[in-house]
Amino acid sequence: MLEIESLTRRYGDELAVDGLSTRLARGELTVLIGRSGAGKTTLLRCLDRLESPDAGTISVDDASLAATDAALVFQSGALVDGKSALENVLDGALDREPAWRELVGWHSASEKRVAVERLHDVGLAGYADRPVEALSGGQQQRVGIARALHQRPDVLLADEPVASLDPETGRSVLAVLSRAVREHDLIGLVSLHQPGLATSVADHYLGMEHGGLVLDRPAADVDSGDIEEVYADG
Ligand SMILES: Nc1ncnc2c1ncn2[C@@H]1O[C@H](COP(=O)(O)OP(=O)(O)OP(=O)(O)O)[C@@H](O)[C@H]1O
Repeated sequence: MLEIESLTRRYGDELAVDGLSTRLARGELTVLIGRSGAGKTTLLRCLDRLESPDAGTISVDDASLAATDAALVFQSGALVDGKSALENVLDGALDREPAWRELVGWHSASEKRVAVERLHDVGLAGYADRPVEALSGGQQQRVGIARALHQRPDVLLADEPVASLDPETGRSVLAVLSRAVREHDLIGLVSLHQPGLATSVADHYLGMEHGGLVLDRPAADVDSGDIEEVYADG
């Protein structure tokens, strides 16, 4: 269980996240929606420890959230061109390995086997040696998911992971994310601008407005009117 209590992050006078509290269950994919500027990215960055909250607490299974508990999938994949899919997955976990390995970029055979398994998880086992720039946008996002999984997180975060993909590819990438959350029993949180793509994979919805939550409900209790309301002028 991920517990967020009274989380606040301000930029100058602006409250990007305003006293937000919620709980997210393991093995579930939560879809985070809200208009531009509502605070979605700031919330995800606080959860990934890229931002320090000004107030509030975040805990996983009753322990304070540590930097290695969460992994973030970025909008554009943020992969390293010139490196293979496997190397990109392996590099994702470098900061969890001894410093000398980070320096020389050396990975053990067992670490490589695990990384290949992560590529298998996202349907890319046959693409391990392919330079990432020679993969399609959807395949690159899958490598980004495999790389996040390779960090062995408790919390899998994704910020607009399908924004640059066509709807069908976007749906398939979201299906990969949702399967990974279930199979690895993770706490999944993904922000989306096109919530229609997520209807078949969302277990829960969070809707943000002005840094706070205006929707926090299981997907079974959410209809299209509830989603529209999150995007209505408020
Ligand atoms: N680094 C920053 N410095 C100053 N203000 C910021 C910074 N990052 C975000 N903000 C402000 O905080 C608010 C929330 O921004 P955030 O990026 O979290 O929203 P969002 O819901 O992710 O928007 P979008 O859907 O457009 O990505 C916005 O008003 C934004 O201008």
